[in-house]
Amino acid sequence: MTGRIGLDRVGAVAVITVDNTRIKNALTQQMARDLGAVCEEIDADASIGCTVIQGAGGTFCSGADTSTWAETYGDDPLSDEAYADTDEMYGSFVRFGELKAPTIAAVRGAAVGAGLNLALAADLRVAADDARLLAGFLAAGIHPGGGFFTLVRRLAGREAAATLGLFSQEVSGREAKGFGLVGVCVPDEDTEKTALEIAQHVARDPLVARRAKRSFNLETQSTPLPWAAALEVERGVQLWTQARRLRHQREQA
Ligand SMILES: C/C=C/C(=O)SCCNC(=O)CCNC(=O)[C@H](O)C(C)(C)COP(=O)(O)OP(=O)(O)OC[C@H]1O[C@@H](n2cnc3c(N)ncnc32)[C@H](O)[C@@H]1OP(=O)(O)O
Repeated sequence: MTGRIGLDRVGAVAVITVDNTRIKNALTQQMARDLGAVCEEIDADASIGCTVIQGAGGTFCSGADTSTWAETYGDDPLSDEAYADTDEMYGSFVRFGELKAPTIAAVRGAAVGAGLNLALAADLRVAADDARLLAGFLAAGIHPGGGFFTLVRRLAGREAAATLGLFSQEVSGREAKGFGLVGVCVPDEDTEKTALEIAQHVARDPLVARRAKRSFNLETQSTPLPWAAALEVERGVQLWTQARRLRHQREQA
């Protein structure tokens, strides 16, 4: 069995590396399980204030490892095992999306199918200008999965969901930035460095980063909150962090 999920620390930043370079970082079931496990590890460490996910060798991720499908499910593609494996694969992305601290996907090369889903599960995408974002499901003869339409629509609207999911158009990192699916666009060789710099910035105070992500989720994962309601949600936490900052300043004076 090839492929691994790497976990490294750079100061207060956790760096997850999807590493299965022979097949463009396609994800095996074991890698999906390992992704879930490293997320548990990251959440348990309160000193981590941001997580970057990246691919090894200049590719982000080519989706699920389809090379084993025929052998594993050939006799019964609707088996309990097939259902469970799909749940496990996408479940690990949901787990990644639920990380308590903010997350950044550093996208170089291809992000295809479930690999694009994984990039979309992050809070921010830093992509290479020439990164290749492609749903790829229809080309592989399967229906989009893992909440693909929901994720794209939430991030970039209906037109983007249609372009990528319904019409399977491949878009570059630069094009995706144009319609809001990608937050930051840089030359290929700067992608991971830029993602790490942004991560280090947000991770300077892990506790504040984690609390900010909770409010961010409340706002962005539900139907839009009326502005006044958002003020209600954020007021208490913001006051608390202001008080905490003042306390630190007093302690240092
Ligand atoms: C539940 C989840 C569902 C899904 O995720 S459905 C979508 C599944 N993904 C795909 O269908 C993507 C298929 N791959 C590609 O389109 C291309 O690859 C890329 C755009 C990612 C990269 O293209 P290039 O740079 O030209 O590389 P290359 O020569 O096509 O690939 C190198 C080797 O990697 C294997 N490979 C690529 N993607 C996968 C994959 N997803 N699962 C298993 N193997 C994969 C290839 O076959 C080949 O192998 P060899 O050198 O033996 O010919």
